[in-house]
Amino acid sequence: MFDGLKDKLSGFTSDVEEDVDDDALEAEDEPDADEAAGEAPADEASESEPATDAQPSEDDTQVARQTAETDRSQADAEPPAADAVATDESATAPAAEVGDTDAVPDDESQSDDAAETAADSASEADSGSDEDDGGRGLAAKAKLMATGKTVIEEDDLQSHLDDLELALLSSDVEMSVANEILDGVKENLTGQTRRRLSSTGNLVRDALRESLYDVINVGQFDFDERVQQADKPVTIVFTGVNGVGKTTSIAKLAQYFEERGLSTVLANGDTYRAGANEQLEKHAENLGKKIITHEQGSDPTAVVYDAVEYAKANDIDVVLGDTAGRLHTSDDLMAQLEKIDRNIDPDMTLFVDEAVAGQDAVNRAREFDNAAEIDGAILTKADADPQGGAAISVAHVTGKPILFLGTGQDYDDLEPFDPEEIVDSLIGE
Ligand SMILES: Nc1nc2c(ncn2[C@@H]2O[C@H](COP(=O)(O)OP(=O)(O)OP(=O)(O)O)[C@@H](O)[C@H]2O)c(=O)[nH]1
Repeated sequence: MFDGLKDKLSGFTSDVEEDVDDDALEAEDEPDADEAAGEAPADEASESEPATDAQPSEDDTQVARQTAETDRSQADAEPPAADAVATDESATAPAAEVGDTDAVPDDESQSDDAAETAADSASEADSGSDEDDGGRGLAAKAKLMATGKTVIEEDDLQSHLDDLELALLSSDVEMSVANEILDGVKENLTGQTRRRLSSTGNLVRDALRESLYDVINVGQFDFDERVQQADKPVTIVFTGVNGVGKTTSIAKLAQYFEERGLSTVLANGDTYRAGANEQLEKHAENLGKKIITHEQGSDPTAVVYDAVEYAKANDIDVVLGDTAGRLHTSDDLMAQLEKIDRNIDPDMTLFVDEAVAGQDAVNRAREFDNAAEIDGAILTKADADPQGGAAISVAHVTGKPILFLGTGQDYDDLEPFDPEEIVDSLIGE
């Protein structure tokens, strides 16, 4: 189920992770002027006076900052850069050079950035020495340690977001839903910092997880609880085009309710299509359920009405009423559903479509919801759908939740739709 989409999402997270980690490594391996900060004294110390190696190892940004504080108080008298390294006598030489360069504060604002300025100057004064430390100068490490590293900026992310957009659209995720997901990911990731040793992969996966969950979870309610708590009989009417698994889903739900101790009666309100009675009758027979039918062409409202009366008379908990899947015009469809609404006032109207229809299913969900407001959706044939676009899009587009997934042709192949579980299965826990 949704394996193609899973692969694409996993491609996105690993691409971002790889890119970000590469950037972080590059930043450490090829320090810019900033990152070379303080390496000069450190490296020089280790080369010329090994006995003092221990000193720079403690020489992280904190030390630099403390020193900078000291500098501030001495700023008038001495260049802070010189002071910053003066605590380490092995570093005195580069410090003196530093004093010759732009590290000398002319004013208070320069003094505020003393640690970095010292670092910059040291780097300029002794460029190339960082290579000796396997490319990771102590101060560069210290800087990462002390500040964490801002690893994901919007610009860095954009090409990955473009890839993600393509992945979502090619998986039949509706455009507005894809944009919502992209906005969420961008918002969740941009400016994120990766602490040393924490995983970029988790950061990206969590951002994607949150965004997907937000669009999938729209409108969710506890279906079982609503049915259990409603006055009996509970009437549920099903809409959707023919051939998508509507009749099978009604039968599956009859079994679902039976397993929860609720009795059902089926009603074939699809009086439009020849053979619809026989089809639902077959399911009713298989499941040992009562079915109410009228002859083809009769009023669907009358069929559902009779089923409700039957349920009341026989203490049946739930009425499951099919309706015509396709009429001449959507006006006819709306008129039919409105009449059922007016006369029967069903507790829920559920839209059924097949996950494999992708964008078509999403568009139909929107149309049916416009014609006769739905309360939720059932997506069938999820077992045969590698894309997942409809499963991700329907709730956001209609504002009504997906309540069940059909996952096969057997009566027990019906799974309550759990947004958290779906997102976990798409992204990995
Ligand atoms: N793989 C799979 N097949 C399903 C699922 N749900 C229904 N089907 C199959 O889809 C076909 C159509 O299902 P129906 O229940 O007849 O569809 P319908 O919407 O009632 O169609 P009409 O009766 O023509 O209105 C049948 O062969 C079902 O077995 C599902 O979740 N997974």
